[in-house]
Amino acid sequence: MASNYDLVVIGGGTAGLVSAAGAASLGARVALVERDRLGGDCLYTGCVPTKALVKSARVAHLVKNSGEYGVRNLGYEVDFPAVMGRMRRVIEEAGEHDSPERFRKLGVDVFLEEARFESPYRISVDGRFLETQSVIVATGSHSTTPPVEGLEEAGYVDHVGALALKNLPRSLIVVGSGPIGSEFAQVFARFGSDVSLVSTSPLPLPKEDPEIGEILRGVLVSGGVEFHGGYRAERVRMEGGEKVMTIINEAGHEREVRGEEILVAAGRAPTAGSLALENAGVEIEEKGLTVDEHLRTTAPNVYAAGDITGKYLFTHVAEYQARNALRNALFPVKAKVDHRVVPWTTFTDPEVARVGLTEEQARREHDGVQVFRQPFGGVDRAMADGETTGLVKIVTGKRGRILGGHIIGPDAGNLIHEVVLAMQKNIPVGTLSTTIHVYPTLAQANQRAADNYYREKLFDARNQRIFSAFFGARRGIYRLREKARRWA
Ligand SMILES: Cc1cc2nc3c(=O)[nH]c(=O)nc-3n(C[C@H](O)[C@H](O)[C@H](O)COP(=O)(O)OP(=O)(O)OC[C@H]3O[C@@H](n4cnc5c(N)ncnc54)[C@H](O)[C@@H]3O)c2cc1C
Ligand SMILES: NC(=O)c1ccc[n+]([C@@H]2O[C@H](COP(=O)([O-])OP(=O)(O)OC[C@H]3O[C@@H](n4cnc5c(N)ncnc54)[C@H](O)[C@@H]3O)[C@@H](O)[C@H]2O)c1
Repeated sequence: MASNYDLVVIGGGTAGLVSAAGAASLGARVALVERDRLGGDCLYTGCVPTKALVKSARVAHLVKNSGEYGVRNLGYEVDFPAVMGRMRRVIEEAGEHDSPERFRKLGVDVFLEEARFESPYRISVDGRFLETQSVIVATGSHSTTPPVEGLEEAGYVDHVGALALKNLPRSLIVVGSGPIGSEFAQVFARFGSDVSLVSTSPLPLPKEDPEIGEILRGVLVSGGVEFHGGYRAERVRMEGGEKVMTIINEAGHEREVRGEEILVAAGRAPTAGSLALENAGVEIEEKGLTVDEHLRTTAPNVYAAGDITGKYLFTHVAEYQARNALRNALFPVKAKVDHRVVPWTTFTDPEVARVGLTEEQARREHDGVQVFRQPFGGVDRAMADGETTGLVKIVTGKRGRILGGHIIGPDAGNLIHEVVLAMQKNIPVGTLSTTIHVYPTLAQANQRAADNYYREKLFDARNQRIFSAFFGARRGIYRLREKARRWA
């Protein structure tokens, strides 16, 4: 049977859009099937709206603390509906690139329906059938809700619901202190809500280096967030119009937290329920589709990209994987995905950025591990900006090979890229030190951290003995020369 399409892409989020546009630009015949709106989680309910809120919250914070900069303010007010209005305008503006018309102009057949596998080569879309040589599944992920007694009855929101709130809750219980919970907790606290952040992990951002998590905990708490680390949400009841949550730690100790609203941000699961994967022989695990190093699923012509793979749930990874998946889906020579150097950033204030291994992971996996730190408190630009909280931490292996970079501090999401490039190109940490950095910039924190490499290497006790012998000899030669000059 003749194939109608070279490629059918299911899901029109970042991974799907990049796959479809890339394949069409190579001249392939492509169909893109999206059941909602092109743009996906990142555009409508993820990165874009949350970063718009992070900015509004930062402005509120700066205005509140403007006195520190010698700027007197005569009071301020957060207009929550106006904040949310701005957020929606940002989504609209960013979404212009993702319109179905634009993709149709690129040569992609766009179907705004739900897709379902009939076989690995046949996809049904609202009663029609698309025959295809290859498929890329890019259906993303959704939030999960932990089993908490009384939660359904009391009512709660996830990130989607939180972004649709009409009024600022006076008080908010946030369950989960991963990136979603931590970003929202700080944003709502800065808007003026009383925020309780409840998390089974002892520190916020449990996947990060604990040294970084500890600094973020301090920042959140000093910003008014009540942090209950090591506590699990156990049950919820209503009391006088308020939601009362009982939380419990490992020792069985219980506490109560109260809120007008509850935001659950306790993890994600792959979105695959409606795909009828069994018809295509595509296997799924708890975190995502089973894929090999070419992003090929258990069906030989079906590939996957983005959150549905369950690996690194970030927009930039969705884009990277989509580029690989489309190449592998269309051509016989397969490219391997390389997840060795994957950076990410949580957009709290200060930001938390990471690439590679934590110190603990590095010590487990490598010999000769060294750690070089530079607190922002010692960086002139951070002092001038009044933003000295945080540090750069670079983890290296033998011969200064960079194994990981961790930054909590102003603009960390941008600063990490110097470390990312160094890791990607196997540039040793010493090169960060010997590269000229502009003064006064925050990027000097990277250089200063790297300077410690030479400081430790050059200025150890043995080298100091050698250097002092050398200088002693040099002084002796100088004295002899002086004597000889006087006699002459
Ligand atoms: C609150 C929040 C903040 C975030 N912030 C950041 C950030 O700052 N930086 C970052 O890198 N990442 C961030 N992320 C993660 C990022 O949003 C995701 O990694 C990214 O959106 C994944 O893209 P995707 O294409 O895999 O999936 P999605 O964007 O979820 O797209 C999947 C699409 O598939 C569609 N679909 C599902 N099933 C079907 C079907 N059967 N038929 C047709 N269509 C279907 C869905 O409607 C959806 O449009 C954030 C996530 C959240 C929730
Ligand atoms: N800036 C970004 O790049 C960004 C922002 C948001 C989300 N994301 C992506 O989305 C993913 C999901 O984020 P997330 O924050 O939902 O999940 P997560 O898996 O990263 O964190 C879940 C948190 O919930 C806690 N938890 C789980 N069950 C609980 C319970 N019963 N009671 C109390 N706490 C509980 C865990 O201890 C943890 O702190 C992230 O890992 C990231 O990949 C990225």
